[in-house]
Amino acid sequence: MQANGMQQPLRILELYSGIGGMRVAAKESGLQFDIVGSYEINTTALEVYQHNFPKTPKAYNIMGLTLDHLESLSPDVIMMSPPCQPFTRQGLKRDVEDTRTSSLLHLISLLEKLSHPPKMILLENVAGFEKSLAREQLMEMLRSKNYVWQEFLLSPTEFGIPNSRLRYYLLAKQQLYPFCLDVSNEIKEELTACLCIRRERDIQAPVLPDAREICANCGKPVINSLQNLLRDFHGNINNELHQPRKSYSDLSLSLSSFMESDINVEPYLLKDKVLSKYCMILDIVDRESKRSCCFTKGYGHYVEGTGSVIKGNSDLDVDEVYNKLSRLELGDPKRLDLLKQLKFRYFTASEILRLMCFPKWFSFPPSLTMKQKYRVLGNSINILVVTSLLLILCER
Ligand SMILES: C[S@@+](CC[C@H](N)C(=O)[O-])C[C@H]1O[C@@H](n2cnc3c(N)ncnc32)[C@H](O)[C@@H]1O
Repeated sequence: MQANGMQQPLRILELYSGIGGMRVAAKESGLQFDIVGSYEINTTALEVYQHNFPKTPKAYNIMGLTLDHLESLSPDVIMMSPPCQPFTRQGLKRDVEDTRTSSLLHLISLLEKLSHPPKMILLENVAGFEKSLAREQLMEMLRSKNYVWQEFLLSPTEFGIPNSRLRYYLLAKQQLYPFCLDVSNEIKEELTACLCIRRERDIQAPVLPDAREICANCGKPVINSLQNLLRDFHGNINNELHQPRKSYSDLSLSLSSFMESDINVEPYLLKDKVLSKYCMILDIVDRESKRSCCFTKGYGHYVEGTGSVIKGNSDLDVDEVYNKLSRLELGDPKRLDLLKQLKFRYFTASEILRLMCFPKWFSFPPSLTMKQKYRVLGNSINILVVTSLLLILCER
């Protein structure tokens, strides 16, 4: 029997599927599921999707989705990450006025009319979506169709992953299907399930069927499937982490666990022009850092706020070099020489995939350029966060 109490595989409809992050999360969750439909219009994203999941459908525009078709797909779960630009500062926060929101509004209007609405909905968007009119319309539909829901603002750092990616998440469930967590109107900024790593004997302890287990460490409900996922994930990265801990955010893995070894760094080194012009606004990390900035689709192309760069020369201290730099005139060519010694480079797409917790089997088609990989990755999701949320959604 599934965590959601159903015998049959979950019928998942994946909307705005991009490179398939939601499907990857479903696969990683260990739940039995069938993808009943997958909608995406971007050809590069589709190419990556089809590379990892062959024999999947071609491009579909959500604007073309009809009520009849949605009824016939009869999804148990809709997983979706609608376009986020209408809710960002760079996208001018045009919200429902932005044409990129039209397909979400169309979908909401279809859901309102469905005779059998999906049992569960998982939606991801940027932080800021929670203040939008689009979200209000979504809430209106959820109310009218008897959903209960919980909203979150979460970052992978909450799970001990050294990468910030603060995102809005909505978990909604038909009233008939109980939530395994207490839900409230407040947007939760931490996962309200136990993320502690427990000792082996604790993990094997039987869970009483009628009583939700409460963790002795943190006092939060224990979600068994989530425990296994997190233990596996961290165990894969570093076996020493099989220790009882207070919280995953305390684990703070260093970036070295996510870095590729033996790569040709040449294509990833920052160009002289970028170094000279933007050296003061780079977000610099090294292998031992326990953080990195969110990677956006402009990574490798634009500098400001698109993601961290890594210092390749471990013998040099960034502060010392920048001190020397500050004593030189702006036009002095020695500045560039100093900067070049630090060997700043971009993270590779494979490293970003790992930081976004994609499993090892996921890969890019060889035809994709570096820029295309960064673009589609910037649009995608953190797999560990979404897998955890999907398990919480489906567990009773
Ligand atoms: C935030 S991204 C979602 C990425 C996805 N979760 C992933 O893991 O890659 C939004 C995606 O929606 C797609 N999109 C935008 N409007 C669409 C529409 N009307 N129909 C189908 N896909 C659309 C975009 O091409 C983009 O890939």
